[in-house]
Amino acid sequence: MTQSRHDWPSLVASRSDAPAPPRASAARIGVGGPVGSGKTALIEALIPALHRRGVDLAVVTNDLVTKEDAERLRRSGLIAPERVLAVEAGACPHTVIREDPTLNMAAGDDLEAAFPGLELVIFESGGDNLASTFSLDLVDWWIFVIDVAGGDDIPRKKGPGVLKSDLLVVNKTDLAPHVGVDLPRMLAEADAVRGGRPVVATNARSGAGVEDVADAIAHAVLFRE
Ligand SMILES: Nc1nc2c(ncn2[C@@H]2O[C@H](COP(=O)(O)OP(=O)(O)OP(=O)(O)O)[C@@H](O)[C@H]2O)c(=O)[nH]1
Repeated sequence: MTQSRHDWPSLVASRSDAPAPPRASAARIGVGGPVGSGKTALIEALIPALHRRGVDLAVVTNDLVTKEDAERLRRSGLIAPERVLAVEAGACPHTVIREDPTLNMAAGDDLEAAFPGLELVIFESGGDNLASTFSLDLVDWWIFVIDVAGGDDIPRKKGPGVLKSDLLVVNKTDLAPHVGVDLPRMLAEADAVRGGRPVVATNARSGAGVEDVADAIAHAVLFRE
């Protein structure tokens, strides 16, 4: 069953059920997913939601050969521009978030050095396909964003992001009637393949569902008793 904001404890995936040790450094989370699924739009919606929760945060973006997503966030007025760093992934976006995340780890370290008291660094992956996953050397917890317009068969394709992410976000719910997608069925199929890991439906443009995602982040990696 897809989660509502009132059942946030169940949004915290199984790996996060164990109490987190007190941390001296900022929590690090990933936001990955196919090209155009709405990763940047979700981060734009999450920044104010996390600020309202008092979270001191920064963002690292990954683009293939540009800094476009970073420039968009810096221009957004949602976050101080110096709190957004860009990694240029080169030819293979998988590599910098999974096989060799050293560039991203260094960017996270730079942000922590520049902003003492930083609590959260969000790493946005470059636009990619269903196969991308994050190295757990880089992040503590990660979100995979798919979108309704990509087709209601995406959960049935069982890509690693759909299966393994700590939170699956099904974005662009507003488009379902326009693209002939049966949204309740898509969400049910996503639930079915994830073995109890949470799924949240969002419309990153209107903000629907974004509070659920912010709650999930807060309870998974930030506010732990
Ligand atoms: N209708 C609708 N459009 C959305 C939603 N979320 C994002 N978009 C639009 O989808 C397009 C892609 O969104 P982005 O946030 O750039 O997607 P992305 O995953 O960051 O893209 P890449 O970084 O290029 O992979 C933009 O035109 C957004 O305005 C949504 O919930 N509903």
